[in-house]
Amino acid sequence: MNIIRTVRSVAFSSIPNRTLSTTRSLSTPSAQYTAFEVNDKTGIATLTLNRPPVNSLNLELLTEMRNCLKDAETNKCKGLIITSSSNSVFTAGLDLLEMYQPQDERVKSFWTALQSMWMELYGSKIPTAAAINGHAPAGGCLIATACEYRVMLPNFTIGLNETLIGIVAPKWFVSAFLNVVPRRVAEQAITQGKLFTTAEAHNVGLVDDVVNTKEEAIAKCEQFIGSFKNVNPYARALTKQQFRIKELQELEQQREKDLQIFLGLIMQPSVQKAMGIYLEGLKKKSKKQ
Ligand SMILES: CCCC/C=C/CC(=O)SCCNC(=O)CCNC(=O)[C@H](O)C(C)(C)COP(=O)(O)OP(=O)(O)OC[C@H]1O[C@@H](n2cnc3c(N)ncnc32)[C@H](O)[C@@H]1OP(=O)(O)O
Repeated sequence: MNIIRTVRSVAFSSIPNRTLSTTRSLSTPSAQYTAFEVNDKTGIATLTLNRPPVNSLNLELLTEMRNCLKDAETNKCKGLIITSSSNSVFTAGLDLLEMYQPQDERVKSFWTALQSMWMELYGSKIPTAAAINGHAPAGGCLIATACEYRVMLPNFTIGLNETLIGIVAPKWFVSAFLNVVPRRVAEQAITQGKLFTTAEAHNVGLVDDVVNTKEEAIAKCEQFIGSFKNVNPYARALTKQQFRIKELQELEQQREKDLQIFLGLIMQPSVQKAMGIYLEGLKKKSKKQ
């Protein structure tokens, strides 16, 4: 198989590269917030989120992610691992600054980019895995649950905490969560805005494995992807599609409606106020540290 090894990426020295001798990456001016590398030996792609301080998902990061996902699939990589360059945050979820007092056109592009990235990830033909090496609230949990396999480092948190910010997790956020967590646990957790600790997440099945280091997490993801070694990729992809087509079609057919619901919700004065208070709280906490 001809695997491309020079794809979108930013080479940044702060990321320890375990397999430096067998991975290749190419810096492109368009990739600001991601590193994308393909391991020559395994054919597995790694997408590293790199938007300090907390990898909050803004329009540009979401667009880059989607481009990387497309590249991985187009170039028939054996699988894709998503991880973070931070030692404490996988991603803090959607960039609240995109939704607080937003510009009309920008916020529409932002939500559309989120829909596109999620559909690309959730519907990816290749095996996908999340090495969750830090906190993964809200949009972070959305990315993790869109993957087929999740491994997490101890003492972090993950979950859909939208209600605590005064916003509502859309149906497609919830349906991916429901794929991995029993309905009753999901309903209770999402209405409460619960963030599970790593141990709790493992206990309810929100994450598949827990390991102590990022290297171990990547190795676990590689092991998961490797488990398809003897499976026909075409048969695998179609089988995966059977499990996921309903949510994908639903969102595809209702993209505009979903956008309007989102805009209608976040533009409510009470929601803007709640978001402002939440952001203020985050900033105060950050200054104290
Ligand atoms: C229909 C509507 C549906 C909308 C759906 C939305 C889904 C979402 O994803 S909403 C976003 C939800 N995310 C959160 O609630 C997470 C908030 N962040 C945190 O809890 C913490 O930052 C953290 C646990 C992830 C990390 O803690 P840490 O101590 O390392 O960092 P901080 O000091 O808290 O933050 C540093 C810096 O970053 C800013 N920030 C944090 N999260 C966000 C964010 N999601 N968007 C924008 N900015 C964020 C924080 O304010 C600090 O900024 P300053 O350095 O300027 O003070």
